[in-house]
Amino acid sequence: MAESKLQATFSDSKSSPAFVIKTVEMHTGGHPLRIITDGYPKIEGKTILEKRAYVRDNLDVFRKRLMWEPRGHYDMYGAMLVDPDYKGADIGVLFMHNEGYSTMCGHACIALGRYAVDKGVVPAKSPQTELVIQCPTGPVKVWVDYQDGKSGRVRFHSVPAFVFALDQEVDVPNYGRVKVDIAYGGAFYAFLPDRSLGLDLRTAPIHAVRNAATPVTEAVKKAVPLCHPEHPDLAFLYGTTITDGRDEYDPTPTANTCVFGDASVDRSPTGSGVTARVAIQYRRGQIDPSKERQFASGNTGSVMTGRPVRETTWGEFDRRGSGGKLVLHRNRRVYWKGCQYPA
Ligand SMILES: O=C(O)[C@H]1NCC[C@@H]1O
Repeated sequence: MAESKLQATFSDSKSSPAFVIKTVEMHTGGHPLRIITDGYPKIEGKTILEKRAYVRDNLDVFRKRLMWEPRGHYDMYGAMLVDPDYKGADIGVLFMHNEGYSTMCGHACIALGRYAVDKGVVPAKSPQTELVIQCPTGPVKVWVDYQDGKSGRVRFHSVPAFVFALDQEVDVPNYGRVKVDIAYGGAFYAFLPDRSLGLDLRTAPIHAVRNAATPVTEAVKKAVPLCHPEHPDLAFLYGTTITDGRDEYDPTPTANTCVFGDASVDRSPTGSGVTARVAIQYRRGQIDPSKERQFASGNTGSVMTGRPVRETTWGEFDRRGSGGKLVLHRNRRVYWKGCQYPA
């Protein structure tokens, strides 16, 4: 992770005087994180999802100024610190990118963990500092190694991840009928192996990966209505991850490249995508809590590790009409109120 500072001054036609926005620039595994620390107009809303809706509906010009050229670039990524409404949270965050506002971001949680420790947002403790970041998807617990006054490796436990659909067939213009898995790791992704699209992730230029993943995302969005156990604002397809297809457990890294938002390509292995991919591998019996798997970015080669932690429940649902909780167990399908679960 590297850090630098940007102070951007701008005004838009509706607002004067000019706004001075302060940011801290970091990256995780090569993917940028522009942390907005000061200068944003007041954000209304009680809950984090209300705040997310407020910035989307009222302050989108600021996202464009901070993410797009000339201050940003096509694959820029942002995190805006907000007051959390979750009781146990140390900080709240809204995520933004080239097209809108994400619900979860692993690479950002990793950078924010170090940011919070290095800037004294939370008191640093050796050998590890623990904090809770409230993301739009929910609270994410983060641990930051801290030794001799320096922050180091970061790990996090995300919200419950679950498989939405396995082997879902979709028709993709120019590629024909392909099978995708759909899973949630704080955001919904479609996954498919490179060979389904006639690619080899090891050699394909990044623009080919971007161009292949984008019509898959569009096709899945059209064909598969998604639903989320907690809130409809969390039920949308964030992107498509193309993998090297090496899902069976192996000590060497499996590669994946995530294309999200408006065809933005992640330079990191994608924390929320890795979380969703672990849920798929768990469901297929390819990984268990005793195994840690390495996931490499097909874009830069940077590596994150992931493993399932435990089975859990989330939200109210109807299991074949019987009512109860969403059960995120390996061998059970989940059904919840008002949702057509396709798998
Ligand atoms: O690591 C992640 O989860 C994110 N990186 C960019 C796209 C995802 O939000």
